[in-house]
Amino acid sequence: MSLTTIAVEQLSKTFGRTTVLQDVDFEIDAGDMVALIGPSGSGKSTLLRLMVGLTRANREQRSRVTIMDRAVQQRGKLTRCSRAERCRVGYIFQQYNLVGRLSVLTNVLIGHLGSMPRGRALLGRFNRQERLRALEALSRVGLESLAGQRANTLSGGQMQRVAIARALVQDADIILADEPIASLDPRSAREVMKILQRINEEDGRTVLVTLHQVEYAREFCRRAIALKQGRLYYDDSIQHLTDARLQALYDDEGLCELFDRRPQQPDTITQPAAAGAAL
Ligand SMILES: Nc1ncnc2c1ncn2[C@@H]1O[C@H](COP(=O)(O)OP(=O)(O)OP(=O)(O)O)[C@@H](O)[C@H]1O
Repeated sequence: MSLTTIAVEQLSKTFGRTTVLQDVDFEIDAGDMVALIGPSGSGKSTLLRLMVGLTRANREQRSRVTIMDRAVQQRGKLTRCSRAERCRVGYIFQQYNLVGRLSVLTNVLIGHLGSMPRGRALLGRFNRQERLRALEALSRVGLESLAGQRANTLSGGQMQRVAIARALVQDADIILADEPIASLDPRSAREVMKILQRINEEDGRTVLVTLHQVEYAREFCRRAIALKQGRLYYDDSIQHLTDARLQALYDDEGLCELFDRRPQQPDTITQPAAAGAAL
């Protein structure tokens, strides 16, 4: 297996007449923890959906998404992935996507469905080993004591931790988390980010997380990828993401000033002319 675990090449997406992503290109190495940031509407969620094949990109010759050496889509067409291949990517949603009337444990067990024999999966018959793994995952997110409780009685932070436990049971090598802390209070948000960081550091799972709060990106991620108006605007170490660059990312006036007064740095700020021209 190559070191690159996610490769996005020349990805563009147009809805009707609106282009929401344009020529986005980046690679993520196995085991990295990356924040995907950018103003509201810059295309972060659309990009994640393209990466897991929930949406098709524009049909352009060199457009491709590869996850763990396997193309998910190319030239705007989805490729056929086996159930096992789909299980290698865990997707965590802002709104948790739990089944509220089922117990916490059953929600976590659902993570096994993709790798179980179809017959057992259809009947929802989980064996002892699968139950033990689900309990172990719940213990890693600190919720084993709530295993029997209905999911819709949990707080938002607890629900998100159950969603992470479900991805752990799925044994996903890559976790894509779409604004997992957007609906949470600061304490719960920090807990969820710490859990994501732990599974990245302890298990070596690759994590790509979209965030609105840049301070969490700075605290928990090693690298940032930023989108602005659908274009890749920044892709580098989180340490080089200065306040001036952040201001430029979120504030149009700042962007003009940055490009007027400073020499361009093509290694870290990509496509500055295009981003500037879009103002
Ligand atoms: N299915 C769709 N049909 C039409 N337009 C869409 C669709 N999905 C997304 N868009 C548009 O694409 C743009 C980017 O949306 P997206 O949700 O990817 O941005 P985002 O950066 O994740 O925003 P936020 O941070 O507010 O969640 C928005 O203008 C949105 O309205």
